[in-house]
Amino acid sequence: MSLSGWVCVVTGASRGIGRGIALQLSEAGATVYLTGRQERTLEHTAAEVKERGGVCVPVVCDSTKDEDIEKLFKQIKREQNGRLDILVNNAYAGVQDIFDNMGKKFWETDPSIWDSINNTGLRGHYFFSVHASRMMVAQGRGLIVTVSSLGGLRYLFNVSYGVGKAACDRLAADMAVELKPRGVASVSLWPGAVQTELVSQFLLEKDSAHSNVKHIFANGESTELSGKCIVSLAKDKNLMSLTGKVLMTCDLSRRYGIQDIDGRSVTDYTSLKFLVAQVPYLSWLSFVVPSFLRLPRFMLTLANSRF
Ligand SMILES: NC(=O)c1ccc[n+]([C@@H]2O[C@H](COP(=O)([O-])OP(=O)(O)OC[C@H]3O[C@@H](n4cnc5c(N)ncnc54)[C@H](O)[C@@H]3O)[C@@H](O)[C@H]2O)c1
Repeated sequence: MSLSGWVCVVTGASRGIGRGIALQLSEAGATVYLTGRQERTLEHTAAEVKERGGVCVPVVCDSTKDEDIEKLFKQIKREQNGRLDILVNNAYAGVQDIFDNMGKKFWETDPSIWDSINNTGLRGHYFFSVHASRMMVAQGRGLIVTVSSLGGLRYLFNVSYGVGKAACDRLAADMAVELKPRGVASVSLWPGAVQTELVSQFLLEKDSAHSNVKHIFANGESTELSGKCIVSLAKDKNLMSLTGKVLMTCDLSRRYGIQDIDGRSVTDYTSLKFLVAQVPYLSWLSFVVPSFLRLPRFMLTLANSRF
């Protein structure tokens, strides 16, 4: 119970990665405030937390409603005597629209996709972070994790998606600049391909139109791996040396010796073994390339330089 006594907030905890993170934080002993739009679906997560012996407080809180967010933090302050250790900015409303509009150019897509992707998944994160930071700065410690993805580095799915993810990475980094002197860490977390309920529904079903990425998700991470990474990160004595950075679940799994919940080892998306396996005429090389050879991180930045 490494997080016994800790107080955490996980946004969008009804399903997907948010649910997995909430399960792992509560299993580690933290009291977890679960947010979502519907009481019914939040109660499903809450029931599983309790079944595993954890403690949680489900709160109906729509990330697009400023008054809901304000009310939630008043409640936490009151109930936890001003204590807040971890905020996980995870809520996301864009998955359905991303799949419904896959392959369309941005001018062919209803521009409201911007709002469904970025109101919850970016603006909401900023509002949550403001309120959480007020509590964390007052206590001189805390951790804010903003869930983002590889889409922050290069084009993926659509324009609104990439802009939102790049902004999430920048949000985490710029908040870190102001929070670091106050003892609060802020990082961006990139999960790999994750087998969420929605992804399984859209991709892994038999007649899926997205067969080109199907195999990546078929070997994807469980929804709880990100949570396992956050538990270890929160207890890391060198946490402050990581503030402001983008952290990948595959790197954190290696750093902390984490395996996925079903015992599977975690796919390293930056290993040469994985990368050559994606190129049809080079895939045979993946059998001979050792798995410890990885793309140096500075090459990721160089490959996407816009200067
Ligand atoms: N699934 C993947 O493979 C994958 C990979 C890398 C990064 N990510 C990122 O992880 C994050 C979570 O994605 P997911 O796949 O778990 O999505 P999901 O759609 O499965 O879950 C999103 C959660 O947010 C909640 N939510 C939506 N709108 C809300 C609102 N207005 N207020 C409160 N809660 C709201 C949903 O109810 C749900 O519980 C996203 O930022 C996504 O881009 C996902």
